[in-house]
Amino acid sequence: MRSVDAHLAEILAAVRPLDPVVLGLDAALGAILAEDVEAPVALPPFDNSAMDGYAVRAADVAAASEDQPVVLPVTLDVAAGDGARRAVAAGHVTRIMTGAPVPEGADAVVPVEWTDGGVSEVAIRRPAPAGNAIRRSGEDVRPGDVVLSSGAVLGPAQLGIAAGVGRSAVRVRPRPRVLVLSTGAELAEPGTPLAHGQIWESNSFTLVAAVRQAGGEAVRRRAVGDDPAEFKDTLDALLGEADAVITSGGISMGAYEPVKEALAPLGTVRFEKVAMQPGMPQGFGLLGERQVPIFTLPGNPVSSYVSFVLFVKPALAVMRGLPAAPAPTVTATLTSAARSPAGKRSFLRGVLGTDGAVAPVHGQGSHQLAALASANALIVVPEDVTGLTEGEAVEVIPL
Ligand SMILES: Nc1nc2c(c(=O)[nH]1)N[C@H]1C(S)=C(S)[C@@H](COP(=O)(O)OP(=O)(O)OC[C@H]3O[C@@H](n4cnc5c(N)ncnc54)[C@H](O)[C@@H]3O)O[C@H]1N2
Ligand code: MOO
Repeated sequence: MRSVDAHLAEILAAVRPLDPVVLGLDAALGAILAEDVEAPVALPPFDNSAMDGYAVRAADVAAASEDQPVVLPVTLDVAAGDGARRAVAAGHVTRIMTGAPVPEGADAVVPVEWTDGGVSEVAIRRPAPAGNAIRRSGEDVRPGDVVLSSGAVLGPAQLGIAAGVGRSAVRVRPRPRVLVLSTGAELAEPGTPLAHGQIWESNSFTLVAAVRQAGGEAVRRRAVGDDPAEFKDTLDALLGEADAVITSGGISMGAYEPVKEALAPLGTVRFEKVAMQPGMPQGFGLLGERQVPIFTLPGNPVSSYVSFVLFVKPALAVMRGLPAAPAPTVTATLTSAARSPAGKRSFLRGVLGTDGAVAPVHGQGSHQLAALASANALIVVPEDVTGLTEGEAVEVIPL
């Protein structure tokens, strides 16, 4: 049997980052930047007010106090967006709004709360030091600054700064488009009645959600039956739209294994046993001229999700332009004893608490969907360990 590490290494060596494309900011959430984004101008582009109030010369209001307010004429009114270049003379003040350009001559802003709010003249009850409530041009970004470097993950704030420096589109590695195809004649679509011998199809929903969480775009196709020709036709018809394919089911030792039967003859997809529990039967290969990676995951629901976490998610990260790395782990303390088969790396489902303790959930079978849903972590038990005792330190993969 192959080791988990060898299987992952083969996958990570085979997948490539997707070619960069230019995407509008609306479409770029989660994409990885493939260029440096530079600011063409300073941010803020001009000195502006941080508060609603009055732009003054600090010297003119230095003597202001609650008992003896300084009363000055209001000769200008500047709203945010005011495009005129204005100036204010000594002894005069400008009513100013947050974000409005500070007129030339003014060197401080007095918040409206320190005044009587006058419109033609204003009584100012507190002095404002020079620079008060003024946001200086360039104090966020200087012209030419690289505000985002190639390789940055575009989250909400990163899209914000891209827009903030005037960009409507960015060059990125796109989110991989992943085709999720489940197989099995026993699978009924959720929402339809269940005949004897059938179960509701669940893997594709888990895998589609997992792809999205991993920064990909998923296309889900209704389960295909146990006919290898039907499976191959469906795959061929949809491959052109996909950057990667995930299948579930149909790869083990049974009489009806459509995925294995359809793909094994191509010679480009390898099926093998990986020394892990759950998720022993695995397949991986590259399809067609575009060398589209295909992950043929086992059908048992826990097995397919664990396989996704261990193998597909790191591969999608590489396709997105992120560094190749196995699923990250944290160290936790086991709250009860656990067993594991010899010679296989186990991934027990567990609940990881904020206190750093992890408890294996009840129901460790690879078909036990509800137990999986109650877990938030995988407890990693090395190949050479068959028993863990309460209080032991273990490595855990948070889900
Ligand atoms: N003789 C052997 N039998 C099995 C072996 C073996 O080594 N020798 N391995 C077992 C292991 S381990 C696994 S895992 C499964 C993997 O089998 P397949 O990948 O071929 O999957 P199926 O047989 O199609 O399905 C397995 C199981 O999962 C259910 N399933 C499948 N697809 C879905 C879906 N989309 N949603 C919900 N549930 C699904 C299916 O009904 C089966 O119960 O093989 C073992 N057998
Ligand atoms: O390895 Mo299978 O994935 O146990 O259920």
